[in-house]
Amino acid sequence: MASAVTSAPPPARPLIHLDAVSKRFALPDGRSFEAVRDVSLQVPAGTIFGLIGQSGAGKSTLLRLINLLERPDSGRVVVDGQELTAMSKAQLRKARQNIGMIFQQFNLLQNATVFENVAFPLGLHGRRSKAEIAERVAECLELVGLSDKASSYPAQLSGGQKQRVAIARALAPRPQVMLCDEPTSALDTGTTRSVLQTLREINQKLGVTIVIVTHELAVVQALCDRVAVVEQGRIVEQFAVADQATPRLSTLGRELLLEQQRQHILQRWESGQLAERAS
Ligand SMILES: Nc1ncnc2c1ncn2[C@@H]1O[C@H](COP(=O)(O)OP(=O)(O)OP(=O)(O)O)[C@@H](O)[C@H]1O
Repeated sequence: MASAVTSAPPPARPLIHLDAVSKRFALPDGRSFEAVRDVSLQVPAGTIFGLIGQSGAGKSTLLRLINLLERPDSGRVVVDGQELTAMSKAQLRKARQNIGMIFQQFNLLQNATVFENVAFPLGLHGRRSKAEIAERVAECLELVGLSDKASSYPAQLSGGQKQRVAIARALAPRPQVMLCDEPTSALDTGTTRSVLQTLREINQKLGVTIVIVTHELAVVQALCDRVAVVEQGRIVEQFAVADQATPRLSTLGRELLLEQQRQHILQRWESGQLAERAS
C-alpha cells in the first residue's frame, strides 16, 4: 500500500503578539504588585488559545492587556500587525473593533432589548444605516440561535442565553479576535457545553481567533487547541492540548493530562459498553 504523503502544515501567522509585557498595580498601602511579569506570547491566527492558572495568577490581567483594557507598563502589544501600544486613543478605538470580548457576568445593558444590546457596538462606530445595523444584528442573533429573542430584555433570559447575546454583541463588528474571560463559570454543565459549542462554531465557520481564560480544565479539553499555564504573572509552559506525549512541566499541565486520560478511558469504556449491548 502506498504510504500517505505527509507534510506539516505551514505554521499559522501569529495574529496576537505580546512582546515582554509587564503590568503593575498600585495597592492601597502605597506598595505595588506586579500582576504580569515580562510575558511574551504569540497566538496563531485561527486557534482557540486557553490561559489557565490558579486564582490570582494574572490570567485576566494578561487577557485584558491584549485589547489594552489594561495598558502595560512596558512591552508591546501587536494585533493583526498593528501595534496597539503605539496608538493614539482614536486609533485604538478603531483597532478595538477587531477585538470582541465577553465576560463571566455577561455585562449586558439591562434596560435595553437583546436587539439593542447587539446593535450597541455598531451604533458606536462608523456610519451604518439603520437597515444595515438591523441586518447585521439579525445575522448575529441567528449565529447564536437567538433570532426569536430580539425583543426580550436580559432579565427574561437564562444565563446561557445571556452569554449568547454577549457573544452576538462581540461578533457584531466582525472582529478577528474574541477574548473570553471565564465565559462559562456562571453556567451549569449543560449550558456550558452549548456555549462552548457556539464558540467552536464561531472559530470554525468565521475563523475568529479565540483567547479564553478559564479555571475549568474540562473547558480547556473541550475547546482549546493550545494552552498557556500562568503562575505568578509568568507563563510557565505552553502546549498543544492534543499533544499528550510531551512531558508537562506544571502541576496544572499534569492535572489536565490526567483529566484527558481519564476522559479517554471513560469514552473507550462507554463505546465498549455500547458495542456489547449491540451484539
Ligand atoms: N485593578 C487592580 N488593582 C490592584 N490589584 C489588582 C487589580 N487587578 C488585579 N489585581 C491583582 O493582580 C493579581 C492578578 O489578578 P487577575 O485577576 O489577573 O488574576 P486571575 O488569574 O485572573 O485570577 P482569578 O482566576 O481569581 O480571576 C491578583 O493578585 C489581583 O488581586
